[in-house]
Amino acid sequence: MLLNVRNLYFGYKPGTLLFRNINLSVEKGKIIALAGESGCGKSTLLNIIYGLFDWQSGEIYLEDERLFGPKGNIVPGELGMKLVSQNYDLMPYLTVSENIGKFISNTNLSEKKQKIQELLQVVGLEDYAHVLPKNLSGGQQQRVAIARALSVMPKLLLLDEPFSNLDYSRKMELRERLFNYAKEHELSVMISTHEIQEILPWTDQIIVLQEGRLIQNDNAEETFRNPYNAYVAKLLGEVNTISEEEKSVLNVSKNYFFPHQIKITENGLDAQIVESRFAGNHYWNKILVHNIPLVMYSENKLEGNIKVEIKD
Ligand SMILES: Nc1ncnc2c1ncn2[C@@H]1O[C@H](COP(=O)(O)OP(=O)(O)OP(=O)(O)O)[C@@H](O)[C@H]1O
Repeated sequence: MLLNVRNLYFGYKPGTLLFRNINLSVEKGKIIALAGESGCGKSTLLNIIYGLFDWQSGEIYLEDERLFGPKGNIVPGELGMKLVSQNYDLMPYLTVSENIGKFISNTNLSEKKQKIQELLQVVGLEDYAHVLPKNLSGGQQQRVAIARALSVMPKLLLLDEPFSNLDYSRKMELRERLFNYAKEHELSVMISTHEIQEILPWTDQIIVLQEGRLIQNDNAEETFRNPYNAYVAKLLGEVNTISEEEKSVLNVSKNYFFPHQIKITENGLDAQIVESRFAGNHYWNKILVHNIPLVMYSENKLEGNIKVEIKD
């Protein structure tokens, strides 16, 4: 096992705990998503693992070596890991290439040059090699920081919302190149995200934090098929949440289900279409079933009354 976190307790202030008994492990070469609503502690957990904060109790191991947080390191941060946080910490007087190459040894200069070129390609900044950070956008600076972290081939790369400053197409490009690079080089990546959907195809494991606890730790498919609760389901996309009473009216087993689980059938529940709007690759519909408002998707625009079944 590459990383092992056992019985971790942490609070910023004495007497208040942000984490209670967090246990998790990460295997070599895996891509792990760290999910949870804003403020649940994703950034904090990455910082603790990287060794920037002291924790109250519990143990953290990288391979078989026990880590001790800030008191265990002369220079902040664990050897063997790199953290790309939301402040990119670039050297202002060094160009993009020099920033990326900052931690690469000078013993073989042609190899170093080649490595920098490779990393510029991974993050799509070939045309900015000689530019200073002050002349880059936030998203470009973020990509330089990612390339610099990759340059040392860490055993574990910790990324805090790495795509937050990128537009959709750049995000898609970067995630593909970055995750393919990680897979090729067997790097382990732990990545905090608000938008789990966007990295879903690459994740081996999704860890969900809620109110200081780790509530789900499964692969992407299992998480999608069986979200632990409505909170997890909401992190995965748009979701219908219903009360206990509505559950029996609709004859479903859970308090939440996704819009795609509602299907039009010949002999189902009566539903009235309230709204039907074009939403790109589907129509987004607000329907009423026994007066319960639900969202369903359809291929075509809907109107009037239909019959539906909920496949939960
Ligand atoms: N230095 C600090 N001192 C005290 N409290 C803090 C500190 N940093 C964060 N917190 C609090 O700890 C909690 C977790 O914050 P954190 O930034 O780890 O959450 P997050 O899940 O990464 O949030 P987001 O998704 O919005 O980035 C929040 O309630 C935050 O206000």
